[in-house]
Amino acid sequence: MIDIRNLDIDMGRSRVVSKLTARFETGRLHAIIGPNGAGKTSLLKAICGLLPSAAGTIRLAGHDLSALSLQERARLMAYLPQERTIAWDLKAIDIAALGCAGLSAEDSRRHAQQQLVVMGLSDKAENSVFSLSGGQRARVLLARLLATDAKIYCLDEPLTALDPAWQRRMLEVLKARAVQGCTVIVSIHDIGLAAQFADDLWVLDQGRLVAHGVPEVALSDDVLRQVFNITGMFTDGRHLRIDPKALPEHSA
Ligand SMILES: Nc1ncnc2c1ncn2[C@@H]1O[C@H](COP(=O)(O)OP(=O)(O)OP(=O)(O)O)[C@@H](O)[C@H]1O
Repeated sequence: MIDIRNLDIDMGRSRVVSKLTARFETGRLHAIIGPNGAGKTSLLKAICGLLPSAAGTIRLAGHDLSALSLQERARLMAYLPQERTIAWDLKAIDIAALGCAGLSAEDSRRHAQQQLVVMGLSDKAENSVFSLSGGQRARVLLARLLATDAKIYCLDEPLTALDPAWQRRMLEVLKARAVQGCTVIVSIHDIGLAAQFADDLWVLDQGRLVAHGVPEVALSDDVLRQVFNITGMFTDGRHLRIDPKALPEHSA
């Protein structure tokens, strides 16, 4: 569980997250949504201890983030940054195995291979990563993330570069991790997919938490209109049907 109280985050002279209080429960898939520049990445970085907070507290699994050593944090959590840079042209399996700290070479290879299977890359394990497509490379990095077996996962736009089937499959995989007892937070731009797969939505706008709850509650008519500048409605289940006509700019 992640417990955040009155969090402020500054970037230079600007406050990019203000007075944010949130509790991300274990066992649920949480999606942070909001327009460009809303503060999603800043919040995820702060949770991972990669961005200092100007005020407030962040507790991870009962521990104050600031009291955890780098090693303790690394054992507890896994982070997928928004920028996906792969510096070296290693084999896919060697990249995935970077997530397996503490295992013997043989176990780490076996574990990495299992995660490549989950990500549909079993036949690409021995391929150099630079020879893979953009979406396949993205899936190698997701395999590395899964290989950590962390208790907390923070993923910044994990669906980037994935085709529609893999976007859904990835959200199912993350949901399964949550059900197994992990805390999983993703930032995501596709609010339709977020509504369909996430247990809880957290809506950020200009650094403030403006709504949260199950998708039908968090994505009220007002939020759709005022935050996202669109209209839409929930049909059966959690299917959000978005009106194809965008609202005129600043119509809210
Ligand atoms: N390095 C930086 N220096 C100064 N301001 C920054 C920096 N990085 C981000 N910001 C500002 O912080 C605010 C929040 O940015 P952030 O990246 O957290 O938003 P986001 O919700 O993740 O956006 P997006 O959906 O576009 O990825 C924005 O106004 C942005 O301009």
